[in-house]
Amino acid sequence: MANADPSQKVDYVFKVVLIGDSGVGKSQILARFARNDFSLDSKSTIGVEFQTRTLLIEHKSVKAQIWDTAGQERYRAVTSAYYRGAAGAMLVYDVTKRQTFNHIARWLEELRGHADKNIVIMLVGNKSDLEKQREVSTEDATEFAQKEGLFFLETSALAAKNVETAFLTVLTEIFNIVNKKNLVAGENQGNGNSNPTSLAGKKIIIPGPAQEIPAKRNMCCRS
Ligand SMILES: Nc1nc2c(ncn2[C@@H]2O[C@H](COP(=O)(O)OP(=O)(O)OP(=O)(O)O)[C@@H](O)[C@H]2O)c(=O)[nH]1
Repeated sequence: MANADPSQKVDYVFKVVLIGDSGVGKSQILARFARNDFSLDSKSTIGVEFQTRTLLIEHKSVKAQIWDTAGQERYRAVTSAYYRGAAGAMLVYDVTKRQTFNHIARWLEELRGHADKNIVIMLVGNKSDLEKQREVSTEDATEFAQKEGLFFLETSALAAKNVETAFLTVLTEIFNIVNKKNLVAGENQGNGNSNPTSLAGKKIIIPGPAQEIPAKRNMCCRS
């Protein structure tokens, strides 16, 4: 996937949240995507953090702002703030731990309870490199994803497999949704139904530079 020229203006900022049980690999998926990095002795996330990467989608510069939080209940930050403004979500389980897949329905419920109804959701089965320890079949997960209307991919943050594709799929889908809305808004302007503010209230579109993260916050971030 092409990274954008850092000197180019940012056309869009899309917030994507990572959720799933503790230890499934959320932080390492983020590290792989944002820095092409991986660590085997990854510490549990405490609170919330985000990282960004700016890439080109159809000649537009899209800043992906990926949020990561603790899977462990006691370390979790305020739920509604985490989901606010999210245009995409990665629902992660570990293919070697059945329980983490069984919990996906609960994570989905939380997501649907707090996030924008148009949020783009990708089910991610991580640690696909550990084939011998697999406890969740690709078929089971595919069936679940189809039933719930989710995208689905198996990834390995360790082997750098499908991580890019997973993010690119979600970001491109968001991009297409936003562009379609822009198109409709543009058409309306021409036929007397002008409503220039119609996009402003939509959580799914976060126009580029206008969206700044407040300086005072209880989170760590790397941009
Ligand atoms: N074999 C393998 N190990 C992985 C992979 N991704 C992550 N891990 C390991 O799994 C462990 C947990 O990874 P984390 O990224 O910290 O998990 P997390 O979901 O962020 O955990 P919390 O912050 O507690 O919610 C670490 O030891 C990682 O190195 C992978 O794709 N393959």
